[in-house]
Order: sequence, then structure tokens, then C-alpha cells
Amino acid sequence: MAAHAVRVTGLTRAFQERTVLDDLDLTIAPGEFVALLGRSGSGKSTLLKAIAGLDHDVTGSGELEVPQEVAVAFQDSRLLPWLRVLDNVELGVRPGRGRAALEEVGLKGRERAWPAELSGGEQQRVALARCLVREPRLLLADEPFGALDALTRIKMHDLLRELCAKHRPAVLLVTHDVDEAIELADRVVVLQESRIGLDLPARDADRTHLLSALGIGVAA
Ligand SMILES: Nc1ncnc2c1ncn2[C@@H]1O[C@H](COP(=O)(O)OP(=O)(O)OP(=O)(O)O)[C@@H](O)[C@H]1O
Repeated sequence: MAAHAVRVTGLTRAFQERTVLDDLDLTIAPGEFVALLGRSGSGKSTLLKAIAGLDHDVTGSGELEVPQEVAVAFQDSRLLPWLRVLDNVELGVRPGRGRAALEEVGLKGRERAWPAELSGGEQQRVALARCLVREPRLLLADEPFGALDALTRIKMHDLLRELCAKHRPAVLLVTHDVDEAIELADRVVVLQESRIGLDLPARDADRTHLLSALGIGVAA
């Protein structure tokens, strides 16, 4: 097995005059779950897109090593409205594995539904199933639960934890939610001033410390 699921060295990305990522390094081990925090506009999505291979304008002395089997989940499920749930899940992959994946995310029986007939949480479950059928070695998730209500979010946390324990992909989860990061991840990293400023095991991560790293003061 490869020594790492992601290895980024010297990654730089600028938009016009503004350098968003500057000579950034990040390594993720196989099976490791990393939560990426950072202030709004700090470059979290930019980093995720670069790792996903969706950004061809990254520059610098950058070296990007990412496995072939990558799946990406976004805040909106990005399901195609004209395809039924099962066809969305199996889009671009060999048919046949979608039913099992839908069962894994608790949507057995909804294969023939249209995306518009599903709730937001159910649509995110379909998006997770779509990731699962790809058997990813790396799952990149950009605020996948950001638009969900609190209760649905808790259920999705449980589901993601369960799926990760079973399939063991490496995960890079972009989130605004410090508690979500500590709860789900093995390791928490914070983007600060265009680089990884803070990098620590989730078990050592302290809520107040992380909030202050994000520039959010907490009253004692
Ligand atoms: N295509 C683009 N063109 C110009 N500027 C961009 C582009 N994409 C991102 N940026 C800028 O880069 C910076 C980082 O954006 P990014 O979306 O990565 O931040 P983020 O940390 O994910 O923010 P948020 O938490 O608010 O989603 C922002 O200032 C944004 O305006």
C-alpha cells in the first residue's frame, strides 16, 4: 500500500493579485480522516479542488500526489435531476453496485425515485452512495453536511463514521464546524495565512483553542 493517500508539497494558488495558498504542504496517510478548518475565504475549497484535480491553475514548485480512486462530495448533492437515484449513483461506473451502496446509506427501495422527491439529507445520502460505488481510496468532502438541519447532520455523522470504519478511505473533510471536526476526524488541520497553520490529532484538539485559531473569541 502507498505510504500516503495525499501528498502535497509547495502548492501555490493565486487569483489575480491575491495568493490564497502559498507553498503549502499537506500529507494524509491511507485511511486517515483529516478535518480541514479555516476562516471563510481562507482557501479550504481551493485546496480541496486542487487535490481533486479540478483546478489546473495551481502553480509553484507544487508536487501533487493523489491516488486514482478519488471521490468528491459537495455541500449540495449535485445529483442530476433528470436521472433516477440509482442512475445517479451508477453514473460513470460499471452498473450493478448501486443497489448495495444505496442499501448501505439506508435508501433501499428508493432506487427509482427522482432526486427532487428526496429530502436534503436523503440527497446527501445518495451523494455518499455515489462516492461509495467508486471504492475511493480518498474521499474529498466540502461541507457535505453544511446545509442540513442539526438532527439530520448528527445522523449523517454516524453514517459517515460507520462507512469510514468499514471502507477505510482517507478523508479530507472541509468544515466550518469545530465540533464536527473533533468528533469525526483523526486529525484536525487549520488553514492560516495561506498554509497549514495548525495540525494536531483530534484527541488533542481543544475546542477553545481551535476557535481562537479561527479568530473566534469565546467568552469564559
Ligand atoms: N475562481 C475564483 N476566482 C477568483 N477568486 C477566487 C476563485 N475561487 C476562490 N477565490 C478566492 O479565493 C479565496 C479562497 O476561497 P475558498 O472558496 O477556497 O475559501 P474557503 O475557505 O473555502 O471559504 P468558505 O469557508 O467561505 O467556503 C477567496 O477570497 C475567494 O474569493
